[in-house]
Order: sequence, then structure tokens, then C-alpha cells
Amino acid sequence: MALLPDIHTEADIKILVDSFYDKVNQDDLLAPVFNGFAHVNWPSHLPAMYDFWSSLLLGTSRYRGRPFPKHLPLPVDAAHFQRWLELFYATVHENFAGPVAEEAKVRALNIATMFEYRIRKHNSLSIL
Ligand code: HEM
Repeated sequence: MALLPDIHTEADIKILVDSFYDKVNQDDLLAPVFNGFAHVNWPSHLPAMYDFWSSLLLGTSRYRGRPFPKHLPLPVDAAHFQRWLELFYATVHENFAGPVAEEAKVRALNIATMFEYRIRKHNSLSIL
């Protein structure tokens, strides 16, 4: 088996993000949230995600947004975050191997866990 590269360049970030959202767009649970509910504008969302992952993994500080508020109104629960992580991990495993690839999975898990917790807390308070 050929050795997979680690994530080192902007081209690698683009492969990571593009391959991940290809999977998202074919997923029966997540595609309706991105396309049906949020009507995501892919030509602007994908470059935002290149900046986000480039900042986290290559230290470029290009991403200056606040991602959480965009997720709060979404109709998602733990199952959606579980699927998101499964697809993200699969994308990393198919394309990359090494310390930065491992870091990508840890970062994704931490952020997904925090988003899911904050959305669950917000939704449970709002029915009181
Ligand atoms: C259930 C899982 C998730 C769903 C359904 C989801 C969906 C979305 C949607 C609909 C947007 C808005 C796109 C737009 O601007 O129109 C978005 C933006 C974004 N998401 Fe997620 N997301 C999920 C999990 C995550 C996780 C775990 C991360 C980080 C590891 C993340 C990072 C981001 C970032 C950085 C943006 C861009 C915000 C900006 O434009 O500044 N998302 N997501």
C-alpha cells in the first residue's frame, strides 16, 4: 500500500475540504441540512472552510469568523454531529496519514463536541 502524505500545504487543505463536502453532499442525514434547510452557497462556503482549516492546521490565521452562531439555528442533534465526524474521519483516513492528520481529527472532535453541547443546552432551555 502506498504511504499517504500528511497535511502540509494549501493544496492538501483543499483536498481535505473538497473531499469532505463531497461526502456531506451525498449523505442522507446531512445533505438536507446544508442544502434544504441552510441553502448553503458552496462557492463561498468552501473558501471559508479552506481558511478555517488552514488556520487550524497550518497556522495561517486566515479565518477570522465566529462559526458557532451559524450553527445554532440548524435542526441538528447528536446524530448529525456523529455522522459529520464519521465522514470527516473517513476523509482524513482516505487521503492523509501523520501528526497533522491526527491533529485534524482531534480538532474536529473537540469542536463538534462543543457545538453539540451548546446547541443541546440552548434547545432544552428554550422549551422551558
Ligand atoms: C451537524 C454538523 C454540522 C452541520 C450540519 C454544519 C452546517 C453548517 C452550515 C449550514 C454552515 C453555514 C454555511 C453558510 O455560511 O451558509 C456552516 C458553517 C461553518 N461550519 Fe459547520 N456544520 C456542522 C459542524 C461543524 C463542525 C464540527 C465544524 C468545525 C470543526 C464546523 C465548522 C464550520 C465553519 C468554520 C463554518 C463557516 C462559518 C463562517 O462562514 O464563518 N461545522 N456549517
